[in-house]
Amino acid sequence: MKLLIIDRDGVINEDSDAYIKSVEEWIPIPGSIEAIAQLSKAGWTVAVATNQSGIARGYYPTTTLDAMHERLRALVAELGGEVGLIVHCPHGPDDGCDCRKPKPGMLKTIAAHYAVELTGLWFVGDSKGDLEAALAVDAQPVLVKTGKGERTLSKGLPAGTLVFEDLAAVARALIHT
Ligand SMILES: O=P(O)(O)OC[C@@H](O)[C@H]1O[C@@H](OP(=O)(O)O)[C@@H](O)[C@@H](O)[C@@H]1O
Ligand SMILES: [Mg+2]
Ligand SMILES: [Zn+2]
Repeated sequence: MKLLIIDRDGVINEDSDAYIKSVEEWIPIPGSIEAIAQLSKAGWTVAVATNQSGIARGYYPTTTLDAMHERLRALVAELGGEVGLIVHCPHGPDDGCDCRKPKPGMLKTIAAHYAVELTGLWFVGDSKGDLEAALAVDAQPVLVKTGKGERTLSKGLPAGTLVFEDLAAVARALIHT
C-alpha cells in the first residue's frame, strides 16, 4: 500500500505562531491541495498527523478543527482526490499524552488503521518534532521548507532527513518514481 503521512500546519496550510484558530485562518499553502489530490489519484493514501494544542489551550473547540478538516476534504475532492485518516493530538505540552509529536503515537495509530509497517514510511513535516516522531518509529523524516521548515532547517536536521521545497515537490518525487 502506498501510504504517505503528512503534518498539517505548515505543510498543507499556512501556519501561525498565533495558532490556526478558525476555518478563515486555515489557508492552504499554494500547491498543497493539488499535491494531495494528485497523490490520491496516483494511488497514494494521504493521512494526516497533527498536533492541536490550541484545543487544550482553549483557543478553539474540536468542532472548529473538524470544520477545517471538512474544508480540506472538500477542496481535495473538488480536484478528484481524497484525504485519508486525519489524526490529531488535542493535548497540551504538559499533559503527558502519548500522541503529541515528537512522540510517535499518531503515526502508530495511522499505521495500525491501515495495517502497514512504519519502517521507511515517509512522514512529511515542517517542525523538528515531526522529524523526531518519524525517527522514533524508524520512518523516513521528510522536511518541507514551508511553514516553520526554514526555521527547522536553520537549526540542523537529523541525518538522513529528506528536504523538499514544499508538499508539491514531495508529490512530484513520489509520483514520478
Ligand atoms: O504542525 P502541526 O502539528 O499540524 O500543528 C502545529 C500547531 O498545533 C501549532 O503548534 C504550536 O506548538 P505547541 O503545540 O504550542 O508546542 C505552535 O507551533 C503553533 O504555531 C502551531 O500552529
Ligand atoms: Mg507543522
Ligand atoms: Zn496527545
